[in-house]
Amino acid sequence: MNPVIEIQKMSCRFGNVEAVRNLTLEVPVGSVYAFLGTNGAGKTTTIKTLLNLLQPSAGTARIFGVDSTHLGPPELARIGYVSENQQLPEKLNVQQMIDYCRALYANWDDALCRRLVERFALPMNRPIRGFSRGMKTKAALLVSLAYRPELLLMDEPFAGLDPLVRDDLVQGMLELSEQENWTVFISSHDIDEVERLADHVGMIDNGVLTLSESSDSLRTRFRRVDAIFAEGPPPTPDLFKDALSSEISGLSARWIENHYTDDEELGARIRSRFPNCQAWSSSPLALRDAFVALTRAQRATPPAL
Ligand SMILES: Nc1ncnc2c1ncn2[C@@H]1O[C@H](COP(=O)(O)OP(=O)(O)OP(=O)(O)O)[C@@H](O)[C@H]1O
Repeated sequence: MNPVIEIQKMSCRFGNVEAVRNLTLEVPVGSVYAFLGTNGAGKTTTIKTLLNLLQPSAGTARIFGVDSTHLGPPELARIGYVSENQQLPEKLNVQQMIDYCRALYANWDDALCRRLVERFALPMNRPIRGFSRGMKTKAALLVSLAYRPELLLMDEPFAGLDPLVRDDLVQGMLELSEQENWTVFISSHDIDEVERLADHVGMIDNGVLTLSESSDSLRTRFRRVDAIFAEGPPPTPDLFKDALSSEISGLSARWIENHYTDDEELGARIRSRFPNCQAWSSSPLALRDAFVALTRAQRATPPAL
């Protein structure tokens, strides 16, 4: 099946600032893709380009096989969009907003809408202008989901929300993602926010994609290793140059492997590289730690000339 999103060598420039550089990634049908990056990494620019709110300065972005610059009403009706600073009709209450949106979308699903209203426990008759930030995000999500978009683009939807509201939203989305065959592309600063949802992860730093792969592959490939060495010359940092990060303290060392497959293969590698290693153990690495280590490693590598 063709990917829902296909970005090919896309760059986006604002004057001298190249916000996105030579970005290539694919989002498979039915996946929940977390697009992670720190402030200013290029996440919003990418999402806006997918929606044709911005145009690439080079390369292409395609949604449902259609070039983003040619998206029309048929494609847009299949896409939901929730952003951090979502504009909502502040004067309306939730019921009025639902009535307004229902008229715009042929696919509007009243039963799903009722379920979401219940799930998010939103007051129906109070003007949206008096809502808290979390309530506004829920309202935005409600009207973006009730027309059953095949693709949901979310730009930092959880930013600034307290853990309870975030959990509520994540739970609501998890329930839906089990029932619907939809694709979600969600940007975030923090893997913790989206880890439970994501089955694919992309990481962008300073406009450059540093990885794009399934969460399962990421969980397998990153591993923390602790080792103890026999008396003799202590391990030196250059022995760990292939590791993502390493800390040496006397005769013990701890490092992050980013090409782990299994303990047998790792053991053989440790024995050949560190003949005086006495004991070692490996343990899974949280995705958050992998994200931090990768971003640090990326920043420590001088850009190619
Ligand atoms: N309209 C604009 N004019 C000039 N520069 C811009 C514009 N929009 C974004 N940029 C720059 O492009 C880069 C990427 O910005 P972008 O908003 O895509 O990052 P982001 O990853 O979404 O960041 P954040 O997490 O802070 O929202 C930044 O350096 C930003 O200053």
